[in-house]
Amino acid sequence: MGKVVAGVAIVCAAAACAAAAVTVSYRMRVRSQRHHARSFLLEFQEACATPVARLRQVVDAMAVEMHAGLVSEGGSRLKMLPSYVDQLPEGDEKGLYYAVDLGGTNFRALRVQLGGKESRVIKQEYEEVAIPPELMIGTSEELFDFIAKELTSFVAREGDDFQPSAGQSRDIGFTFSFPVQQTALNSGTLLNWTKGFKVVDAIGQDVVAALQRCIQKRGPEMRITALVNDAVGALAGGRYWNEDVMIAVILGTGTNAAYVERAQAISKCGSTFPKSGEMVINMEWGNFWSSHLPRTPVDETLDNETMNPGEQGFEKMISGMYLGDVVRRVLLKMAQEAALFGPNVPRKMLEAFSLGTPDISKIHADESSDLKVVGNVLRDVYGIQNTSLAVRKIVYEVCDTVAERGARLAAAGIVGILKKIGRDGTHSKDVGSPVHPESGKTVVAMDGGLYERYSKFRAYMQAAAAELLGDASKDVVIELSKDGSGIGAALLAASIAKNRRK
Ligand SMILES: Nc1ncnc2c1ncn2[C@@H]1O[C@H](COP(=O)(O)OP(=O)(O)O)[C@@H](O)[C@H]1O
Ligand SMILES: O=P(O)(O)OC[C@H]1O[C@@H](O)[C@H](O)[C@@H](O)[C@@H]1O
Repeated sequence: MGKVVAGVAIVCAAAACAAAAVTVSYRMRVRSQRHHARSFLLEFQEACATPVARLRQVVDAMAVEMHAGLVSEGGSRLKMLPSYVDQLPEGDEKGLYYAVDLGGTNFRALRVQLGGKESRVIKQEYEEVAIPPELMIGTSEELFDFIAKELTSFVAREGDDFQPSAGQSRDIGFTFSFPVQQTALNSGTLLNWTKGFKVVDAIGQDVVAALQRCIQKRGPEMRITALVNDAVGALAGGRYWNEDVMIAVILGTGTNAAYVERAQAISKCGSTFPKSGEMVINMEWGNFWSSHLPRTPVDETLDNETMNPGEQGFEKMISGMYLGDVVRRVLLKMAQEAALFGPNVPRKMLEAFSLGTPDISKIHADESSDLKVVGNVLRDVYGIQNTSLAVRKIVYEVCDTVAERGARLAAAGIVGILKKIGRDGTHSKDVGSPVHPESGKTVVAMDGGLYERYSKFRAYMQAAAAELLGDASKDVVIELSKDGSGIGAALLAASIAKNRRK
């Protein structure tokens, strides 16, 4: 009997040792995997670094590329498209105007009743609908008919608060958030699609004629009198309220910038100068590229898997469509190579764009000690349960790294524009663009859902701009001009009507 007891004891002891050994080896494996995840994170953070010296190189590159894009067609990746807008709204516009705004994610219809310098915007209404994804890859007719249908039903619900002035038609400002070679204030041909769009038969089409045809088919007697990029629209919307607005930047699904340039600086347009001596330029800055940009292998893989590989390199590092996917790709690599979330990789994490920028801004806003929100997002998006605090910290830091890089690069782009127009406080003053004598300020109007809704991105961007501008930052105001691009197109239509009546 004693031998049996002894035997059982030995077996139990052996089992206990084996269990202990398994536990120790599991813990060692998890620790080494976590160490691997953290060392991958450190490597990624180094590759994304944007020290101020590197940002200054980006600033200089932006200013140089702007100049190159103005002097010759194809002189730079920056298309620097003349907008034909040489007269911005002055605040005294009157009447009822409409705008339709096709963005990368949303479509907006807007009407505004303008009362002139004193009463300004008497009333405005707008509706926003998500663009059906199938229309982003359908036909031109389907896309423009969708816009005409939404506009027609919006006009049908106009109500008595809105009245066109006597003898005035309901003019439309058309905001089109894609690269267009303008041929006039109210016409232009689509150069290429960006973001998630690929409506192939629309390339080369005059987008105003295409939409006008669809509107006429549906009846309302309306005409498109202005075609603007949303960055140009945001500039017009900003200037309507503040005459110091010289630059507008969109940080939404995509990104872009527009600014007021001296006409004689646009030498690729020959010697036909507008009487105002100025013209708004649609930079299409999403396509900016410089060897100084901190591009990582993750960015290269992302770019190769988009619908427009090799294009929009700056946009893919800083805008709303892509920030979330950069984070996803880093987390996926950590999951596959360091078992960050355990032995299995969540299948959905393999799907592009399965982690959106709204998700990472939610993670980034988590101030709780146990990073509970981070855990909830991982559970809700990928079904990952019971993550440890250490894992949540790594996820948080990946989001912070990607957002900080994007924000600081956006700031460098803005300071590059300020440098080009001689308003960054350095001695390389551009000969033109006199600062408004009244305030001496330069205002940058910001618009777009990323900038508007991602507070830490905004904070990083403002801080980097101040760091780059130094003392000059006291003369530069970077402020949100909410939905400026939508109303901006209507205001430009109003400005055109006003000048036509002169
Ligand atoms: N809460 C959020 N946090 C961070 N980014 C957001 C948030 N909500 C929306 N976004 C970003 O804003 C983009 C939409 O921008 P918006 O300017 O509203 O529309 P569009 O790009 O169609 O003009 C989305 O694609 C997304 O990337
Ligand atoms: O308003 P969105 O959809 O974010 O668009 C911003 C920019 O997105 C870029 O992809 C387009 O080329 C620009 O024309 C546009 O201004």
